[in-house]
Amino acid sequence: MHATLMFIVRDGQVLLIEKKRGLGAGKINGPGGKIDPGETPLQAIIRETQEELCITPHTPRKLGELRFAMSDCPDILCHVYRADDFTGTPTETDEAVPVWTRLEEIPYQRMWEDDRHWLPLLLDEQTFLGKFVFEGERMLWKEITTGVRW
Ligand SMILES: COc1nc(N)nc2c1ncn2[C@H]1C[C@H](O)[C@@H](COP(=O)(O)OP(=O)(O)OP(=O)(O)O)O1
Repeated sequence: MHATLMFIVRDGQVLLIEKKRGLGAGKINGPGGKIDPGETPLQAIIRETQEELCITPHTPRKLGELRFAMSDCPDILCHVYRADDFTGTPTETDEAVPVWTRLEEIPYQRMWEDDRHWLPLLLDEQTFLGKFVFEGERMLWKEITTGVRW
């Protein structure tokens, strides 16, 4: 499965979501989701951010790629984007509650276990490739490479 994630960083805060349904429901994450057939990752992350938060990110930049081997669902290749501005007002939808979070207060304890290993890189504007093995929601193995060209 190919998927996307978006992190909008503005005024010392990052716009996260509380995910209401689907994989990772109840967790804090960035907006994102599966790439539809015929879509590019960039088209998909713009659509997912519009659908989940009713906003349009400006000039998303791909900073990372995450490869997940999961015990209970197909492998995921996730394209991770950062944007520094957006149009619209972040609004709760059927899929997500917007959660503006100060950069020093990211709630890693409410996020997937991998996030603490690569989100600081994205916030620092570094590029990265992360590979992870999960058994259920428990991370068993990780490998992170930085300075990747996308
Ligand atoms: C396993 O670790 C993960 N960490 C993080 N940070 N994010 C993850 C992990 N595994 C999956 N994700 C992300 C990737 C996608 O953004 C979502 C899953 O997408 P979902 O299945 O909810 O896709 P939608 O297209 O939104 O689903 P609908 O069919 O409900 O529209 O989680």
